[in-house]
Amino acid sequence: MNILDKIVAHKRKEVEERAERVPLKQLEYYRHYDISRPSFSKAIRESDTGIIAEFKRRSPSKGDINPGAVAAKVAPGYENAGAACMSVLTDSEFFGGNNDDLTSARDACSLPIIRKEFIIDPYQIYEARAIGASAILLIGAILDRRQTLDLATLANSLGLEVLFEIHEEKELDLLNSFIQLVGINNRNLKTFEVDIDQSMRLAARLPKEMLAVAESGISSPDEYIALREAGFKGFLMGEYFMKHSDPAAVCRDFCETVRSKITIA
Ligand SMILES: O=C(O)c1ccccc1NCC(=O)[C@H](O)[C@H](O)COP(=O)(O)O
Repeated sequence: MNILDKIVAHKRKEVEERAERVPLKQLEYYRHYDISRPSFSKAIRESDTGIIAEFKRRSPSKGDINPGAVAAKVAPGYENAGAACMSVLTDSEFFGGNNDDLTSARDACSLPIIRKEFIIDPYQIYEARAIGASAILLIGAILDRRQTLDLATLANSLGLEVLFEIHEEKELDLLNSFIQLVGINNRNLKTFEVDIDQSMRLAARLPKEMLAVAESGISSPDEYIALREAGFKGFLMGEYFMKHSDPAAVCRDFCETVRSKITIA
């Protein structure tokens, strides 16, 4: 079984267990609460960096990255550094995160936050709304067309935007009008190989009406600039920041460097 299949199998069990503890009916109440959050896509459009700075403690490909990191400290640091948005991995089993990371990041900064999860069930979208996310991730490699449509429609109806992640050109067929952002993941989730050229190759194939996001493996200002020149507006970066004891300081340096390069260009 590859890692993606393992994660999805685990998610099925996790959702079942969670729904036993907190029934869907209870989560649905949040639909009526005014916990509106800033728009994820607007923040990227209006930001000079477009950086989506990620909070992740560990990953299946790298193991421990920053096991003791505290979301409530990192979040305001990312905001002051110049990130447009934040991504919080809420999976515990494989990434060492949890829902409290997202709520504490939400309370500690005003950045829009994407719930970075392996979403396969409506329950997880109601949860994303309840914990204060602005957007959710849907992954093309684990969903079919019907599921993508149903989950994206539900997300929009709850006021959440959708970032749809693809790895291969054929996954573009799954896109629908309830998706606001399309991301190309440079990490092959089955083999863990990272290839920035994956974004370059697929950039021209992306629908113009959706914001294009380059995800994973971005580790130098030159890569960022090349992706920007290829048309990407959002840049999802995790490990490059999180592997340092002060992720926000690295994010600030990165933002300053790319800003100076953008101005010169
Ligand atoms: O990061 C992993 O090892 C991983 C493995 C299997 C599924 C997903 C995985 N990562 C999730 C992500 O997409 C990244 O955290 C995100 O794009 C940031 O990537 P990076 O800048 O390389 O940390």
